[in-house]
Amino acid sequence: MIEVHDLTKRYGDQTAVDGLTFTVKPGIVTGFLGPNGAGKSTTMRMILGLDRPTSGTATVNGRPYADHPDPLHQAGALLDAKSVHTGRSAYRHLHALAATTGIPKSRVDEVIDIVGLHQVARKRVGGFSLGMGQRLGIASALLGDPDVVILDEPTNGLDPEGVLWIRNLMRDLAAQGRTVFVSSHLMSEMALTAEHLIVIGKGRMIADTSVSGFIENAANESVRVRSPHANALHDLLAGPGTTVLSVDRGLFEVTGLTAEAIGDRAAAAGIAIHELTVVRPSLEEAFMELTKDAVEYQSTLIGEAR
Ligand SMILES: Nc1ncnc2c1ncn2[C@@H]1O[C@H](COP(=O)(O)OP(=O)(O)OP(=O)(O)O)[C@@H](O)[C@H]1O
Repeated sequence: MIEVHDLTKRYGDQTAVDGLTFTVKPGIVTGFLGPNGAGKSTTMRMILGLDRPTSGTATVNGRPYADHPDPLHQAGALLDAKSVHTGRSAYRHLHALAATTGIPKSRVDEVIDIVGLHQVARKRVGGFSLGMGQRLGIASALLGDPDVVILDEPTNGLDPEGVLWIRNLMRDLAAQGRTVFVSSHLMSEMALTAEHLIVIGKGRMIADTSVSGFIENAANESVRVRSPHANALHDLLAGPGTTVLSVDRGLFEVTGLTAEAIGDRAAAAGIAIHELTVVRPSLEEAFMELTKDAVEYQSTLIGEAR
């Protein structure tokens, strides 16, 4: 379990993490989402004792990470997969890590098997593809058989097979009862992997929600209706609780009425309908809407900039 309480990190006059409080529970995958620069990596580094909080606390299994006598057994992390000595083989890298932390040699073979690197384990890490490097990073994270697994953007730059592999691995780790905390800036990816979401923007909490709750909230659907009798249709549909937005000639976007209700009303009034389409925002659009005030560099439309 990870518990973060009123966690804050300032760099000079910039606040990277601003009073975050949340709990990451065991047995499920928890996604940590936010646009670039939201403060995800900084939060993860503070949880792992790599950055000192300006104020607030972060604990792993009830204690600050650095206070555990057996930290690698408590939490394993993938923060930067490229921070490996490229002249060494994967096997030697893991072996050195195991030897300096009192982990038995047999565990190295186990983690190499878990991440599927046995065929290349004796090859130089310098020649590894991004996906292989990522697998090695995960092998290092799992070396201490940790209760808590923290992964910072583990699918970044991976091909679809690599993404699928990491997704399944995270689910398996959670099913074994571990706490899995994974950051991403892609809502669509997290919707497939995580059960719970913590969404931050500009260092602040935006949402602490189940994925299903987020999806329900996001299902703010509207209906596109096209008719050659635009005025009559508009008058028929407009009313309290309904918004009828004219998108184009004879084309409306209606909220507050179902497609069935619109079709039935038009039929009863004898108004021909040429299109009736339910429009649901994608999860990515819902996420962008949720975090739109918190993106670091917002693009400006040329029309607005003038
Ligand atoms: N060592 C540092 N010194 C100064 N500012 C920093 C430092 N580390 C992070 N920041 C700033 O803190 C903010 C949060 O950065 P962080 O890397 O935690 O965000 P992130 O959500 O992980 O973003 P990304 O998805 O781009 O990795 C950013 O504005 C960043 O520039």
